[in-house]
Amino acid sequence: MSDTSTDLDELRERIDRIDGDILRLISERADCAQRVARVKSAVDPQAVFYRPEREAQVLRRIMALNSGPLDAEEMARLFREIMSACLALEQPVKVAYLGPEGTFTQQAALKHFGESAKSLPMAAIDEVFREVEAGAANYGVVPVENSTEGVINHTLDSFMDSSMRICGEVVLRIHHHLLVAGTTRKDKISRIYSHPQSFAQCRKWLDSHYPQAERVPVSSNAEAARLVKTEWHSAAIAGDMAAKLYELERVAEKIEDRPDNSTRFLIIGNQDIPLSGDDKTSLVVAMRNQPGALHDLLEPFHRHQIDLTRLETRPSRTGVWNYVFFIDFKGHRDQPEVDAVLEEVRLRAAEIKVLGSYPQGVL
Ligand SMILES: O=C(O)C(=O)C[C@]1(C(=O)O)C=C[C@@H](O)C=C1
Repeated sequence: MSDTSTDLDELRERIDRIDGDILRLISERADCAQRVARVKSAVDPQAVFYRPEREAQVLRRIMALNSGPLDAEEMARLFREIMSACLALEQPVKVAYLGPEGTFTQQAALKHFGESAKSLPMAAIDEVFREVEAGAANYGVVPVENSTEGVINHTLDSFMDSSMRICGEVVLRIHHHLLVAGTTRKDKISRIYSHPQSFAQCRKWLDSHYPQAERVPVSSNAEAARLVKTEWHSAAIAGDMAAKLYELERVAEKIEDRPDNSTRFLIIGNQDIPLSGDDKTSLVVAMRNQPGALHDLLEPFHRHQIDLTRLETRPSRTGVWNYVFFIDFKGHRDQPEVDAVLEEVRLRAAEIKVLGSYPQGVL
């Protein structure tokens, strides 16, 4: 017994010493970040402080150096928060996201920018775009595709009308829970609220566990969570953030039909992002309405061995834009082979807009 407590005392002393060292090192790092800010401002009075390519490099390096016992992602999450705090010292960053508070998009914004960023909920995707365009927020976060349900058309359409560029991406594992308030009669659940996408992602589970309950679609999971607070016979399907925000209980956890259910979000802003070493590029291309148009568009990618990661078609909204294709591929527009492909596509297309080259999601 006394041996154990001596061990415990010794270990805690060691932890105190280590914490002192970590504290000193984090402060030293924060001091460096402040100096970086002064260098940036001296070079350019309009300097941008947030550098996604550098952040991606820092996180990738930490993950590669890490040898446990914490896993690489966990370690990177700690460094994400350190960098978030360092960036806030340089310039507090405002991030608009598809709200309300408690949505998966807010979770994605925090995962990407860390807790020191100020996140601003917006009522709709085009409002996120407008907020960043107007300069009221520095960056925006919008969902773009879900692994189960496919593309989010509102986001693609917003890019057609906007000058916003893509500065990054973040992929979030989506876990849905069945949530109730403390006062809910769990054996009497007759109504379930959620966003239509979430209903679709949990369809099989609902069919087998709550076949009789009325499914009421609402504008967001967070709104569903808010509604059940006052209804003793209702439940909501929503995620961790909404559960925490509205202090709801979990009747069942991870009820999504596919365990790998994930959503990809885009970070939008006004800046062009330099190479990070592992990048993606997104384009929107309009082709003339003629046979072989899609083949002509894709052929240069194939010939230059550039890896396409996504291809979506949207109906055009003007005469010129007969077919509109959204294309994501691996590579950065500053790489010569990518530049060559873009030149060839430019010659074949009616219109082309590079939405951005940006680091592939790290976390
Ligand atoms: O390297 C920079 O440019 C910094 O500003 C430092 C730092 C960091 O904390 O590492 C902080 C914010 C940037 O987004 C990228 C990195």
